[in-house]
Amino acid sequence: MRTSMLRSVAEAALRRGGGPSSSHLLRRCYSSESAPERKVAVLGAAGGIGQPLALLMKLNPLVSKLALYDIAGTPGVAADVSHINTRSEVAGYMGEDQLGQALEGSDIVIIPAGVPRKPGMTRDDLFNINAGIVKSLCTAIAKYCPNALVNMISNPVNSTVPIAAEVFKKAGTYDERKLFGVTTLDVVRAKTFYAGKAKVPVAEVNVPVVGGHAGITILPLFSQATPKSNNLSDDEIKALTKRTQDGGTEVVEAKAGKGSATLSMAYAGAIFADACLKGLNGVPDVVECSFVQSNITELPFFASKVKLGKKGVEEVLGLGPLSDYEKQGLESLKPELKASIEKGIKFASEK
Ligand SMILES: NC(=O)C1=CN([C@@H]2O[C@H](COP(=O)(O)OP(=O)(O)OC[C@H]3O[C@@H](n4cnc5c(N)ncnc54)[C@H](O)[C@@H]3O)[C@@H](O)[C@H]2O)C=CC1
Ligand SMILES: O=C([O-])CC(=O)C(=O)O
Repeated sequence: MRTSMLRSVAEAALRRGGGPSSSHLLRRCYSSESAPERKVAVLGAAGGIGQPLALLMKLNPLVSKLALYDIAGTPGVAADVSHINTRSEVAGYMGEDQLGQALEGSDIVIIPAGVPRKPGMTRDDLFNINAGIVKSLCTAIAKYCPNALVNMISNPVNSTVPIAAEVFKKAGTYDERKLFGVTTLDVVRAKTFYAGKAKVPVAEVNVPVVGGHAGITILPLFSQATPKSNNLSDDEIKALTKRTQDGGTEVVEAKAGKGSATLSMAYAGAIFADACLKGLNGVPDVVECSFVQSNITELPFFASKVKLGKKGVEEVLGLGPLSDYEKQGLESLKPELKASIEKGIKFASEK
């Protein structure tokens, strides 16, 4: 049977309440070579994250066009990646006068543009430089591809996402379903660290991580981790929480002045973009944690599990039951996260 026909059969079965087999079939249809045309743009594509992310997006069969944009260095990266014999056509764009072309027609824009931390810095110390970069890139997104999903990687994510939202609001293009702060690396770390401690197979592990993306605003919910482990003490849970919160700093210190996480971030960014693509393509039940506009707490933006669909966020899922330790963590993170969100909004609305 042709893929399009298979897809209709699977979609119809799913509408009738079809079980896992129809859902599995639909996933297969949308993973095949006949997946719809999708253009992905990476802004900051010649950087530490941008290059491996460009590679991983080139390997994704759901991408048909890959636009690699940076202020310098993209012709080389694009020529290199373009020789890989996978589906997508690759083009490099360099300098502001090529930004419009890079963005036009994009379904997803991934933004790892901006400066990374050095030892001793917080993510908020990057605000002064990165806020302006994100603002100008988002102004261009509003002009050239206002309907694209935006995956914000540039730090401080707790402020850059509110900045993007304000820019889009001013331009009249804001759709809260299409703006995502990428917090997948927190989930990737929580899974790895939990699997190591709980001695469970890492490939089977799931751990939601909520809140934001800086220090104590990163709140892993190990009480909801699966497979369940009954042999972790309270102290071990605390240590796992702290290690997840400090994961970025662990890498910054190990790199000793040469930047922050790039390879694990590219992996995490590729996982999240793939989930967005699947959602756009109608694959059912795609759920990832992300920092989005939210009303599950009193804060206007918050990371939690999000169901992804054809228009971006389909549903922001609730926090579920929290342990007392997690409830405490949730209350402690709110003032810092609120201040970072407000700082972003103020920056974008003043200038
Ligand atoms: N959300 C997350 O979990 C993570 C976020 N990050 C953040 O990602 C950002 C990038 O990190 P790296 O790739 O390591 O830095 P990098 O310095 O290696 O690369 C950044 C790239 O952005 C480019 N760039 C600067 N201004 C630009 C502009 N106006 N337009 C387009 N490109 C521009 C630079 O030319 C450079 O190629 C940092 O802000 C870092 O803190 C890093 C790791 C994890
Ligand atoms: O720590 C940093 O500066 C980069 C980052 O966001 C992370 O690795 O989680």
